[in-house]
Amino acid sequence: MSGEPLLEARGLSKSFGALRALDGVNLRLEHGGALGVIGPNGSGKSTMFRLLGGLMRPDAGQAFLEGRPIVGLAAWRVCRLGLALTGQIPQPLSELTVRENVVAAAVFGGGLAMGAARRAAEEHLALTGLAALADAPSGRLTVVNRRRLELARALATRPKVILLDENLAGLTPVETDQALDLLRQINAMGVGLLMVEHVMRAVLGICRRVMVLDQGRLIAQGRPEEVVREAAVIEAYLGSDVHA
Ligand SMILES: Nc1ncnc2c1ncn2[C@@H]1O[C@H](COP(=O)(O)OP(=O)(O)OP(=O)(O)O)[C@@H](O)[C@H]1O
Repeated sequence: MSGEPLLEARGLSKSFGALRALDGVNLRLEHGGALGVIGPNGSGKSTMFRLLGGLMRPDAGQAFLEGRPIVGLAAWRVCRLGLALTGQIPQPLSELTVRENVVAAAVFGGGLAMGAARRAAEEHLALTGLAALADAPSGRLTVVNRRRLELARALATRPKVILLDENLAGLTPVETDQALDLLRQINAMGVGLLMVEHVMRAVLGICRRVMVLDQGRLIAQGRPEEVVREAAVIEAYLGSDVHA
């Protein structure tokens, strides 16, 4: 393992016309870490993920995966280097089965040959609780199983870090608890997690550090239980459901 952080960004900025969606944001995630990204609607969270995942180019700033510059690389190349973006790695191919989707992610995202991809897929299906649904068409999955499939597909790309964009949205409390257990397990396997999440219980339950964006700016960062008490954060969230 190198001495570099797992993922680092410096001065990431992106405007859409006159709107500064992201304004000079820095980020640092250590190997095996779990970093939460919170902020009101429209604060730039998804934009930051898209920039990191190679889906958009920043106007300014740099990003590094284990010290390697990733800005300007195509999304598939960033994925091959070890950064998986859930929800953004090509959407599940609904006409394929659950298993075929995971195998495809292992081949195209993980660079595995077919035999190895099949073996890896079985492991990831078991880990995510999808083994019994392996032959089901993925287009007919319930929300929770769709989320599990996103994780299985991300894992199949052999990631060093997974960027989770609201992976827990719309789940019941029981499903959320199960998903949190799974994410903790994945994190304990050494995979770093960077998660945008509105469900604060999830952020507090997994992330040892959290960063807060507001109108494209990083307004606070630190331990989650401390950050949510900071005045600027409460102000940014006034009228919002930060304590839900
Ligand atoms: N492709 C785009 N073209 C124009 N404006 C955009 C584009 N993408 C995002 N924006 C704007 O940039 C700002 C930041 O959006 P972004 O989706 O990053 O916020 P967010 O924090 O992820 O919000 P949410 O919590 O609602 O998902 C918003 O004002 C949004 O309308």
